[in-house]
Amino acid sequence: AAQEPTPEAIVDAMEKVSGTHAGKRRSGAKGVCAAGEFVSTGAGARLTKASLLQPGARVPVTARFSNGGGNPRAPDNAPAVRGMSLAFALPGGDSFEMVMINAPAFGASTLPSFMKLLESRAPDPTTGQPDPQRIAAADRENPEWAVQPNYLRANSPPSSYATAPYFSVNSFVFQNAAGEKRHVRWTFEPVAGRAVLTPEERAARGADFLQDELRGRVGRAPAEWRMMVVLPREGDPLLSATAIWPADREQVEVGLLRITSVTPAGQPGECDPMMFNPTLLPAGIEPSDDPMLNIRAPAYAVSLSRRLQ
Ligand code: HEM
Repeated sequence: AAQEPTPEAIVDAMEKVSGTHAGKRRSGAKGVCAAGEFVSTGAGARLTKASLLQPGARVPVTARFSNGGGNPRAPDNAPAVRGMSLAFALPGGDSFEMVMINAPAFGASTLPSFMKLLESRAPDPTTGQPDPQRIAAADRENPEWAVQPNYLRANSPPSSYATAPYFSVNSFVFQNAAGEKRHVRWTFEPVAGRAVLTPEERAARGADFLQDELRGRVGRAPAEWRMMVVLPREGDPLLSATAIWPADREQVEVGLLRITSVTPAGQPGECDPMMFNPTLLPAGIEPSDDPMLNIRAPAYAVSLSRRLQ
């Protein structure tokens, strides 16, 4: 079997694309910390015994909103990835973290494919710039890479972190009290509605507005999302991070996220030194066998150790 790339090799490849920026995450480098709470509807209890989704659960949350990639100055007015990470302060030593993006697909579905994607985007050593011809040739050989950028071009950039939906992308396995297991994904739907910038707004609002917009918005009222658990139908791909499930799949509204504070500009945030781990899961939820899910925590740990050095 072909050698799978190591987490170190993957983070090396990410650094070649974006450079290294002291103290910054190797992806989601530009971001802001926030906090709030999650209130369960109780409707998730038939799907999982996870304490967060039982009736009456009300749990404090540490959050981070970010822009995809390793560039700490990534422009807010371009149709690219936005992220929302959540760490739930569950009672009793239980843990649950979520690391989501505003697209239902990732850039690639296997590690070798993701490595090739990163390598094709690295600057050419002679010009210092990415090579458009090399990128176009690699794109032609890897049609799955088009799924995420096509989605983002059609559905972004959001006019606010609070008007973007956020997707688990990877599937997870829920287990309920009766022992029944099923694969699910989840989506956080903005209560404010999905809203994107018009071409005029993209020019007018510039490259750096999302963090202040969120501060102003949350200063007036909490920013809210409904957490929807999405159930697949027979035959839906469960282990591919580039396979978007059809929009008509059954959704169960399991809770409400309310963001009530955002770290002021220029101040260090509680989430800055944290690592959000998408496979830190509570009893009642397990990772699926999606290879793109299971490489994430090891790669995030490499990034964490490099940025804290
Ligand atoms: C091969 C798969 C992936 C690799 C190697 C990877 C790699 C990374 C790395 C190295 C970081 C920086 C972590 C840190 O320093 O704390 C990161 C952050 C992040 N990743 Fe991934 N990632 C992968 C897949 C995904 C997927 C599928 C999603 C979407 C659901 C995602 C969303 C994010 C977000 C939102 C952040 C920012 C986290 C934060 O706010 O702290 N990643 N990723």
